[in-house]
Amino acid sequence: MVHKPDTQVLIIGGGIGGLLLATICRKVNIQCKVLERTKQLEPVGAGISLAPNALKVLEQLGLYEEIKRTGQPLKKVMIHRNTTKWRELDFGAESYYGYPVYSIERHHFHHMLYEAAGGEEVVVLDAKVEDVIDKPEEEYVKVKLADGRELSGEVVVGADGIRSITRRILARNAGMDAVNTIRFTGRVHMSGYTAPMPNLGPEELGVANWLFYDDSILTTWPCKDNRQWFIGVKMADPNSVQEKNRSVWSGTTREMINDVYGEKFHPFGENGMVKDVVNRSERIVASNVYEEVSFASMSAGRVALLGDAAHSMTSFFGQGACQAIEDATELGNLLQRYFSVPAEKRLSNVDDVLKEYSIRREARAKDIVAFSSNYAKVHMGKLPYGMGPLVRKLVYAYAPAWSWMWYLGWLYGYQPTVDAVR
Ligand SMILES: Cc1cc2nc3c(=O)[nH]c(=O)nc-3n(C[C@H](O)[C@H](O)[C@H](O)COP(=O)(O)OP(=O)(O)OC[C@H]3O[C@@H](n4cnc5c(N)ncnc54)[C@H](O)[C@@H]3O)c2cc1C
Repeated sequence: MVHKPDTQVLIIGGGIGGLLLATICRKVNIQCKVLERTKQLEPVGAGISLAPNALKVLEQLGLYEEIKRTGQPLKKVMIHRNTTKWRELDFGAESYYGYPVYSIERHHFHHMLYEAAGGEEVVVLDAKVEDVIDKPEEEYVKVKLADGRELSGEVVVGADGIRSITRRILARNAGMDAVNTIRFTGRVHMSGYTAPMPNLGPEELGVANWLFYDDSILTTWPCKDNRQWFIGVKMADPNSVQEKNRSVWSGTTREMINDVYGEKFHPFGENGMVKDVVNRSERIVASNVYEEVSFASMSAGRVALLGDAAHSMTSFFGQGACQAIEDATELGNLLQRYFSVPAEKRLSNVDDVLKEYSIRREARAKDIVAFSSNYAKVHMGKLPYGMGPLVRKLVYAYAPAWSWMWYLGWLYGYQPTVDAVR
């Protein structure tokens, strides 16, 4: 009797990375299912910025027109130290890398990906994965759900985010302590997305603000119709039991954010204050900032990890989702090559394909996690020997715009695409 798996690729997690991989599978005729634990699609967060390294594949997959229609390209960054304006930095990535950085409302982007992935035909909601069983003697990998259901696939991809169960299972199987490989960075951040700001005009469209206060930082990103997406970061108070427990921002409200930032300067506030921006927000969320400290391999046997499940990073340079998109693209290419050959003619087994994926992705992921961590220290002005404020001033106030664009070549210049889609 010939046994068949439920699908070729089982993806755990319907976040940005999982949905993008499902979109690619659909385009290249690989059967897949996405198992998402939530009952409804519930993207966490307010906005998201998509950089040139992710936009090329999104264009190839037919999603760029909608991003352009509903997002806002970044043109310029105004940088302030408290109320003192350091400069206006031209951020013309498009002329260097073919694409600007686009800010877009996160829910909208997530829903675009859901539809592109095949919607309810592909994404199984209310499907919380509890175990992944990959025994070499068994023909397929099995996934067990919390409600007792069991599904099988030729490949399983853990795209289940920062607290990935897949990563913990792989660690357990490798005999490692199944501890988290992520660390709380000691920083907490909150984020919100505003309605259009009526006091802003065409001059402010596409203008971001990076504000360095004495005890915290705030960035605001320009979105469609002069909406602002804001992210504030402050160090957790080392004396606060609540913050040590890292739950201080749960259930965040506008008032809580205004307690920290409300009276501080913001050039886009009607009265020059952050609270003028926060009070126009439609959605507020908050979370603690984590980063990867010890890297598990991005694959083991017939199971691969992707996105935050493989390499969580700070949000400071807006690359977490972009890296999940890069991962999905590279993994999609390798899976397409593997599945396009009839089973009896395949020369490699799927373990080797996933190993190749890990080799291709791990070095870049580590570089970007390190970059993101170091950039966070410069941005917060927290470097060893008290050098933070000086280095921050040199980088932000004096480094010419071309040097920023030149430096970012290693990040933005790498733009993977799906080989089989032309
Ligand atoms: C404030 C903030 C701002 C950011 N800004 C940017 C930015 O501008 N640009 C950028 O590129 N990145 C940004 N990031 C990072 C980005 O949000 C993440 O890196 C990205 O969402 C990771 O995508 P993912 O698909 O790997 O994981 P996630 O988006 O976390 O998705 C994981 C999915 O898996 C599901 N899941 C988890 N466990 C299970 C289970 N057991 N069974 C089934 N399903 C499960 C979850 O419900 C979730 O839907 C930001 C992050 C934060 C916090």
